[in-house]
Amino acid sequence: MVEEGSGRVQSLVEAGISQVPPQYIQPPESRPGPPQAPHSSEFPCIDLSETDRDRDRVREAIGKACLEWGAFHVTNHGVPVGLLDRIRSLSHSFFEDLSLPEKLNYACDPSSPASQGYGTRMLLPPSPSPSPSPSQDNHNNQDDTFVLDWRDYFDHHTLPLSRRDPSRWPHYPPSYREVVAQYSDEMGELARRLMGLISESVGMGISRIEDAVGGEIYQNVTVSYYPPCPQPDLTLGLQSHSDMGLITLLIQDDDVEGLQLFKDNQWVTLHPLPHAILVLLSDQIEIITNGKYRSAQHRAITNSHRPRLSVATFHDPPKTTTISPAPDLLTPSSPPRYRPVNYGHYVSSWYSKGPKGKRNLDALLLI
Ligand SMILES: O=C(O)CCC(=O)C(=O)O
Ligand SMILES: [Fe+2]
Repeated sequence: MVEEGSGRVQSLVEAGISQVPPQYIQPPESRPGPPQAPHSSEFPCIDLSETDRDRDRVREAIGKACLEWGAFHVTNHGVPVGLLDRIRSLSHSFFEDLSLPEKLNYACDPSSPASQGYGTRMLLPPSPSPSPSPSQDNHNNQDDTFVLDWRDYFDHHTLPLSRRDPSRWPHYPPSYREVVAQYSDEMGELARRLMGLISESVGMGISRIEDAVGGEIYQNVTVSYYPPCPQPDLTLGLQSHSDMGLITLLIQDDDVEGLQLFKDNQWVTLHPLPHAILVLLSDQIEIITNGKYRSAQHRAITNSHRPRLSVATFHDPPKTTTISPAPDLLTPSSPPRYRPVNYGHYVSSWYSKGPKGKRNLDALLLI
């Protein structure tokens, strides 16, 4: 059994279980099932080194990728590829070379969502309600009982610099903290560049997306570790969701598949592309672009033979910002499709209800 607070998926696997505990079993409609579509070979890959030579062409390619997939790979992105290798190998070391008690020195606060540190639950455990009322829309409802993800993680708060406190990050391996700080800086720069290109690709000024969030970007770097699962057909590494903020930059192990995108009503497995970075549009971009671009719905599946690791770098608005469709994109024939939303409220609602695909964003739809 997983003990609240100290149990991690990795400790179940190390204990040698052959069947997953019931709280990890997905309802039949959410289980991975056989692949519904062949691996996508047409998934867009954009060479950013061409930006200086032919910005129009890169912008066009990004626009097409955003319209068709809400996601794309970038290569020649300016982030040293050695840094991508280093953060993956240091993260593997943290999860695989330290004992559970050593890792628990960095445990996140399980009662607060997205708190920094070593954790396993994405959503808060249902709070015992003294007198549950049938009319309450809370997470104790049967419909909303959370199934646990087959995943452990380490979340780092990295930007703005006022949130960055490397003393809360692993001391081992020795270069861990320095590499995470450098990774955060490089990814922050790339995210700004990409938001400029995305903004232009939808027909707005280069800084329109950044301006919409007051120019300040909040960044978290989350390493997800998916231990091998004895029953991968019953579980998910991470349930279906879209990310909440602006854009996510993701790297994964080169040789272990697991990330799937929901496209044209099917789950498509994404081949890892060595040294490319995956860009995922998140919910606030969908609101800002008034639905012209859709956030990418994705999930992670598990496998029975190898652990899998990914590093997701989230770029989000400040919690005080109100996000609404950009006026530049509104006309009498293209009225706002989303209600304005305070980003802090959006995040708390997401964590209390759970993602269930894109239901949190869909709840803001006006038409
Ligand atoms: O592990 C993956 O590939 C997906 C991670 C992810 O979607 C997330 O951390 O939000
Ligand atoms: Fe995600």
